[in-house]
Amino acid sequence: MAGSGDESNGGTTADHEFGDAQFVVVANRLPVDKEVLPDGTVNWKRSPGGLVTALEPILRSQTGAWVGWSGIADSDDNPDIEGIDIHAVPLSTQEIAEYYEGFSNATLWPLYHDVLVKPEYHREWWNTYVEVNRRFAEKTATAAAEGAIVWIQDYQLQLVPKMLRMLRPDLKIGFFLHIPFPPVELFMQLPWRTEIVEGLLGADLIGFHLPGGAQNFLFLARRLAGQATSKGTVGVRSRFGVVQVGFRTVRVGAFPISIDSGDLDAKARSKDIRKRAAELREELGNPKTIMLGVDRLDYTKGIDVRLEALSELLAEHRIKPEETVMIQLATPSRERVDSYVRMRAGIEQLVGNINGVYATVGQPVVQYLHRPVPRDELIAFFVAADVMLVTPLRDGMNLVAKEYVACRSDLGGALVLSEFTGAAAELRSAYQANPYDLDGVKDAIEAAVQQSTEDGRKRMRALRRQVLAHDVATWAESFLGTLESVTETAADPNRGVHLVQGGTESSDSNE
Ligand SMILES: Nc1ncnc2c1ncn2[C@@H]1O[C@H](COP(=O)(O)OP(=O)(O)O)[C@@H](O)[C@H]1O
Ligand SMILES: O=P(O)(O)OC[C@H]1O[C@H](O[C@H]2O[C@H](CO)[C@@H](O)[C@H](O)[C@H]2O)[C@H](O)[C@@H](O)[C@@H]1O
Repeated sequence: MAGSGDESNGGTTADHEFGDAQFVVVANRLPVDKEVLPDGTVNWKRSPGGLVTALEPILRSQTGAWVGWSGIADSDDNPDIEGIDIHAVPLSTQEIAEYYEGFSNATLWPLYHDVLVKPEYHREWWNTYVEVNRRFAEKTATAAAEGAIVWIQDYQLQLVPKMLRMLRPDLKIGFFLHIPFPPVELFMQLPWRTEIVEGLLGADLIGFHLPGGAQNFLFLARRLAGQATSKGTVGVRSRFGVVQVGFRTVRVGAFPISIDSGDLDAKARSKDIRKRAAELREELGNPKTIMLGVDRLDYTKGIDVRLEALSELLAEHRIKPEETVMIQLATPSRERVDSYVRMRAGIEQLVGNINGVYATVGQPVVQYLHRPVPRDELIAFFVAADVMLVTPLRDGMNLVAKEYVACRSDLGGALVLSEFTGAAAELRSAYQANPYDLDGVKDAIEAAVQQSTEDGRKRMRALRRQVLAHDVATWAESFLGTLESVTETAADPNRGVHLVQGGTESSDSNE
């Protein structure tokens, strides 16, 4: 372990105490969520979402510290997790309401996801966001050893890079955004847009899933922060953008995240999982086609899109109810945010409507589980599913699509994938569709259901080549390798890069 206690104290500078962790991940969530059971005992369970899925194996292999929140109010317990030194940041009930549910998930989340619901702008939420970001920066400053590498994650913590740099200029700071970085026209709505851009520019390296997000950011760094930037196109894990901030050079790049595909592949091949997958099919009444959706219950995920498509396909007799079962696994998410409450009601109504019309006694067409399922059970579902439905209206990456592919060493199954996921840029052999074009989604689902074995195997082979070759270790290595190289070229960081001067809103255009 990098550090043994919460406030470990490996050294000091003039103003600050150092910790002893050489590598620190800073994320809103810890990898485990605290749960207090009715009898008062404490249980730590895996946190929801793809960020934790991706980062946990990396931190275990690197041995470092993780700074984050436990998921409940007023808890500063540091759970004992092998290979990870936990530094909990406690949040009060009001901070959870204003920083997490409010500014993070009712302002930034909808703004960055195409304004699928109207973002709310409240000054109190912003003030609490600033305050909580400061707390994360301070906690990180006490955990990190001198010269440590600190990797800050996601939209909840966009001010931390600058705050941390002011506290600890000795650190090498990376930031990765797990959700889309929005088009400039949308970002400009944000009353605190300049503060956010300047907060991010505290990092040495800023990573996005896709080149488009990196380019949006470079434009804003010029326009809002007035910095000189490179203007050429950003590549995937290559051709990084550059922002010159005084004497510092900030790099900007695209690093598509992935999964531990080798581990998932091995687990999905195991006898126990294969047996469980066969049992699941049996328990579902041996249908010809099992369709599967696996998501956090979020309005970005397009769960309504796939249910509406299924409903119309059934009504048009293009899919037979007696031959089809659709399973929708939905992890509860952000349950106190209004838009999530409304969306849940809408989805449950759609499930009820489909079953009301097409189910027979003991044989529902849609089976909906509003809870997380254990990891091994989830893998068995992936192995059993003939058609995987991934239909977000917008999604930073979507790890579920990659997990499904990693689980199909049998080359069976078919992936229906929204064009508006980050994963669509890599998983070109999926049945891709525009989620706003319901007829297109229906055609993609029908094609996936009816695919020939030969075509299916060809597609799945191509998908697997991509997912197995680019796993989460590749992602972390490419990001951290680039971050580490930043000072190696410090003497002449912009060699060969033509910088465009930053300026006012009228002096530039977003071409
Ligand atoms: N119902 C569920 N039960 C168990 N795990 C789930 C469930 N829904 C989603 N997950 C897991 O959560 C992660 C979701 O990651 P991702 O698709 O990137 O979306 P997000 O991070 O937005 O939730 C995946 O690892 C997926 O397997
Ligand atoms: O922490 P929560 O509020 O419960 O939400 C869970 C996580 O959701 C988001 O995940 C994103 O990261 C994935 C991995 O990069 C990516 O595949 C997906 O497209 C994103 O939506 C969020 O970004 C995380 O911060 C949350 O922890």
